[in-house]
Amino acid sequence: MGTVALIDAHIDSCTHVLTHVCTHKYTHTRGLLSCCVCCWQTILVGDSGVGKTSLLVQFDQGKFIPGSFSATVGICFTNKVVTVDNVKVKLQMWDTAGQERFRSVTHAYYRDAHALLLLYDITSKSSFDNIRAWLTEIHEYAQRDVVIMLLGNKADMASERVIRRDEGEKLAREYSVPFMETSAKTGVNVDLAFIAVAKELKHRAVHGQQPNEPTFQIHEYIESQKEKSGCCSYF
Ligand SMILES: Nc1nc2c(ncn2[C@@H]2O[C@H](COP(=O)(O)OP(=O)(O)OP(=O)(O)O)[C@@H](O)[C@H]2O)c(=O)[nH]1
Repeated sequence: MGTVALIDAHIDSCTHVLTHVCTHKYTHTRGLLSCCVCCWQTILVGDSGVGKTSLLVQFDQGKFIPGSFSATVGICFTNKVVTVDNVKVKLQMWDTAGQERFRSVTHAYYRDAHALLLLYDITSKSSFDNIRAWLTEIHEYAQRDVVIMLLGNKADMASERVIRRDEGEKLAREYSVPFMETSAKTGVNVDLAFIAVAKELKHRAVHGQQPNEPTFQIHEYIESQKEKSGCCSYF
């Protein structure tokens, strides 16, 4: 079966695909009201196996499905409505295949993305080394003002860690993007990653109309909310 046929077949059977597709785009949110449900597209990208699908399922359904790894075919999406500062916003979250053979398909979706969650696996050096190449692609295909967040996933796998947390922080600083470590398995920082993105997008939408409102600082918000290291955490 060719790539396109494979994707069509997968989209037909994909349990994440919902029928309702929101037509309100971030770029059309001038006049945002407190009751307005806006729709922001967030795409998860990164090497195959870093945990994009698992992260999305954890955020959407609050569960982790362990067991055999089944690679995503093409791309599919899940909608979730979250409340940010009393405003309901709809996140349309696109789960992309990390495999190289689907790259040209996923590139086509970058252009409409308002935010990109870029994942690597803290137990995989190659997935970390490839982050620079992912960022090059993002800068080539996505909008210039897209919100990018770097996530070091599988933070629960402390004994197999090969990428230190400070290495992730350093890379994120180099590209001026926010960073956190997450675990799709335990749920650590998963909600925070998506909510921080939603807050940033909502702020941009509202701030466009109210220039006197203080600027939302996504980096500071994340630092204040992160599940900090301690005796029993993974970091
Ligand atoms: N321990 C642990 N395992 C994880 C975590 N996230 C994902 N996994 C496992 O890693 C494997 C790959 O996860 P996926 O979510 O399918 O990875 P993906 O990035 O969507 O992969 P592609 O669809 O090929 O792009 C699966 O066996 C997951 O159970 C995590 O945070 N902790």
